[in-house]
Amino acid sequence: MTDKWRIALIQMEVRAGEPDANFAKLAELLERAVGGGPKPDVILAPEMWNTGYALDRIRELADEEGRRTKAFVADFCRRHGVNVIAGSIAELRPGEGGSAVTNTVYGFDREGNEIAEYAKIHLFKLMDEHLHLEAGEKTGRFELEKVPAAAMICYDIRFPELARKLALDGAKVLFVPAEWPHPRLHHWRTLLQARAIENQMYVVACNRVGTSGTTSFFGHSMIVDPWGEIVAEAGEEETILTAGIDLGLTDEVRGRIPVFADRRPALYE
Ligand SMILES: O=C(O)CCC(=O)C(=O)O
Repeated sequence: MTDKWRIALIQMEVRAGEPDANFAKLAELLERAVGGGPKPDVILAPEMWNTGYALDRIRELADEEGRRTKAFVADFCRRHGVNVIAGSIAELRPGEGGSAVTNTVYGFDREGNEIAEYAKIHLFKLMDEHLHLEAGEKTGRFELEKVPAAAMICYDIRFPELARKLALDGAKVLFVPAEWPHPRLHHWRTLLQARAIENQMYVVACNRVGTSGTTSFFGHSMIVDPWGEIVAEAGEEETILTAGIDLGLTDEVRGRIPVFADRRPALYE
């Protein structure tokens, strides 16, 4: 198991309803992330980067079974030998009762193998997600280079019980793609730090920037360590935020304050 990773967060502007432009933008930023300087081990993109929140046209815009996204990301991973947690996309999924659109994260390893798939389980009513999207039914635990990891998407971070479940299932690093808007920067920062502190794990969170209708997105992608310290935080501009993480810190912090051993689940679960 590698114990040090260099992480790159693609804090990009997303154009609502323009998948071709968004694919081109992500392709450009991914190439930039691996060009010059030390190559990242893991790259994370934001939420719904293919379509943005063009929800009234989401069925026609969504990526059918994620085929375009998967081919694009797998090819990038293979060419550059990096792992990519591909943010999330609007995915058109076939189902028993007909097709539905989900807000789905895929993860790919350095060889381009798909290693993770998670569809957002808490839909955000304030942005009408529940009217246009179908919620996922499974949590997002996966292994990345033998490191137990997990994904949650945006609004999911308001549910500490989900993060705790993932940590109890072993996760040491939590990846969070988001489209989190103004005026809730203090919620974003506090919740990410809280999830890191209470679960003694890394929280790696990538938010978008730019505007969509009257909503503006503040970026502030960040990496929070298992002690709750912000290792790196972006501003409000389009950028690639990079930082190194030391996975050994998770065990060290868990050893220092034995929260998991001290739990009394019989009293509150
Ligand atoms: O919970 C929030 O304040 C923002 C959530 C959100 O924008 C989303 O889940 O897309």
